[in-house]
Amino acid sequence: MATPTIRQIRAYTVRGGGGDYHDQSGAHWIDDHVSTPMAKYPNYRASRRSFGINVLGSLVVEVEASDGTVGFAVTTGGEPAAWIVENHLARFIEGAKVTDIELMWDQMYNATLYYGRKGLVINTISGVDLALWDLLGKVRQEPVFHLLGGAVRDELQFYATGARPDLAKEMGFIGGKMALHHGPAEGEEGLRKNLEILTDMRAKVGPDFWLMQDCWMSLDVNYATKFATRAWHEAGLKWIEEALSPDDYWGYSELRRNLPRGMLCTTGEHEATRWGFRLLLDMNCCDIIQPDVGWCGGVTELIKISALADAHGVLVVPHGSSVYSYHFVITRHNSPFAEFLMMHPVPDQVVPMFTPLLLEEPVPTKGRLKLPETPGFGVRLNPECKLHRPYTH
Ligand SMILES: C[C@H](O)[C@H](O)[C@@H](O)[C@@H](O)C(=O)O
Ligand SMILES: [Mg+2]
Repeated sequence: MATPTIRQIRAYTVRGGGGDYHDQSGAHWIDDHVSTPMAKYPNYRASRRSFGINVLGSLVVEVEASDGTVGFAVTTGGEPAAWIVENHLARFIEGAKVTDIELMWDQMYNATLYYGRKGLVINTISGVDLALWDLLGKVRQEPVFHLLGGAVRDELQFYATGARPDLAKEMGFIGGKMALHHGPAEGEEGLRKNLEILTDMRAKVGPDFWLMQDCWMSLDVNYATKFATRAWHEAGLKWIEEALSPDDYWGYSELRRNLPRGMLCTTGEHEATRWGFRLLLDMNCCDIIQPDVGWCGGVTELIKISALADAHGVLVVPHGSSVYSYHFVITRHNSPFAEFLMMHPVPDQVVPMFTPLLLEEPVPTKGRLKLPETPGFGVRLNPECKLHRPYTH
């Protein structure tokens, strides 16, 4: 039987959670005075939405094959990403065989090299790539993790990102990662508050539960070194995450040398492509890389990134990204656990990471998850979420 070709690609936008999980309304732990590079400006210190962390919204990409099968995927990108899909990338997708994913990726990447390479354009290419893997899985009637070589363990295990690692421990997660609240602009008082929060949480979770701190690009080497050293000795901090700008490879290399022996330096969620991650690896920036499969280039690129990291003895624990991360992590020896973002406004209950956009989105029970063997990524779009197609071609 002839291999189906792609009849049409369509790009939609949708607001409110989903792929752009920072796009929340009302009170939410994920936007509660989190330290950011904008915190040096008092007007933008209390809320990340105030400086536009959620301006993009979600991108939904649909690819329809000649046999009627439809694959789709979700990432962060909104209207500008939809424009790129409809006005630029579509020409490399429509008419191609559903199996020619490497070819389509290479053409999308090289055709956008003059204005892409990282950020929104690679988010967009990632969204198309994930939709193509979903389509191929549906055409072949296999879950994506089977197409990637199959599971190397029975189930996934997760650490939880949220404001309550103590609740995460009770729910069975293997660790808890909190957002840092105070950056260098808040001086010694802010540093003291950061450490108080951490030592209080250590007292609640006991000596062995993993505690991590996400700094969301907001620190400098000196502050990160001071904070991490005290957090290691006073609260047993397991890792300090994304302390510096994603472009400060030199700073990460220095910070990692500064950290107490045994403490981990992690980063990568805002890095993209094998070349970006090669820089992090070759410059000894971190012990764990955390690519977001919806932002780094998709599954096709994450395969390459992961192999590079494996050769360097560096773990790959993808940032968030729901099923798109789970189907990859379950197939890789150097991805021993995954992240679960607690997306309920008060992190005392488990809700799907991309809620409310995906139906059948699996969630961990007692911090663990056996991936269903449903074709593709195994999820459906929630028909109650109104999609908007701002551009056509
Ligand atoms: C919790 C962090 O501040 C970010 O909101 C989160 O998206 C990311 O950095 C993470 O590692 O989950
Ligand atoms: Mg992070």
